[in-house]
Amino acid sequence: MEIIHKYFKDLSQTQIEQFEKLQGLYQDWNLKINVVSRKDIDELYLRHVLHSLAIAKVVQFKAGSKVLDVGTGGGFPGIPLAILFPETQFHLVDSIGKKIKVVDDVVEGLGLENVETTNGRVEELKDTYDFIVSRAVAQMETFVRWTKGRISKKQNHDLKNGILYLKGGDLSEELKLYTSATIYDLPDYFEEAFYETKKVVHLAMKFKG
Ligand SMILES: C[S@@+](CC[C@H](N)C(=O)[O-])C[C@H]1O[C@@H](n2cnc3c(N)ncnc32)[C@H](O)[C@@H]1O
Repeated sequence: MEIIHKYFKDLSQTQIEQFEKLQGLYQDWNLKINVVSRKDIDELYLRHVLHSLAIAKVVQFKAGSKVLDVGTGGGFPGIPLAILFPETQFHLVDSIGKKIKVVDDVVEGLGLENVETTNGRVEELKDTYDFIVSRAVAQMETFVRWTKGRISKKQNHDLKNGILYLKGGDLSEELKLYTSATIYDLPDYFEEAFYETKKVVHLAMKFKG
């Protein structure tokens, strides 16, 4: 938990308590189903919570804005972001029902009122969002196809509406079609070795006509 304080200094008491509660909630769930890998549960704050919050180093979601987390799994990056931005509406989607059950339980345990969940595939959604966030779900080309039409045309942030994807490693092949993508290197924000090759990829949506 100290690692969250190290990089996010202005947390409210409620936010601190919510972040602290995550460890116990995920530990309990991990005894029943493997939501976070066994190795990672000991490093939940470094590998999952802070990693999710890297998106907050790229954009500060505004009050009233809407964010979709595609393939949220156990709730990453959606849950840590929902704690950090309590005035933003988060929609967390996963095609596996038991993962959404975990997310619902964590949301309830934290008393988060800005999170909605759906058990289903992102391709079935109809709503639109300021940003779509994700980690470890699909290659960019597939992801862009799945989320087509889900980005709102109304611009509320300085950063253009679009996809904010947590990725790692060499992305030159995967992103070669997306020459306008902006890559934010996480070692610019976090000094821990875990972040050495990690990035946030921002892909702004272009609209025709
Ligand atoms: C490797 S997990 C990543 C979970 C989480 N984002 C994380 O980083 O911890 C990928 C998740 O994406 C979900 N998923 C894959 N394709 C999907 C789709 N088309 N719509 C919704 N969820 C999807 C899977 O069910 C799985 O839970």
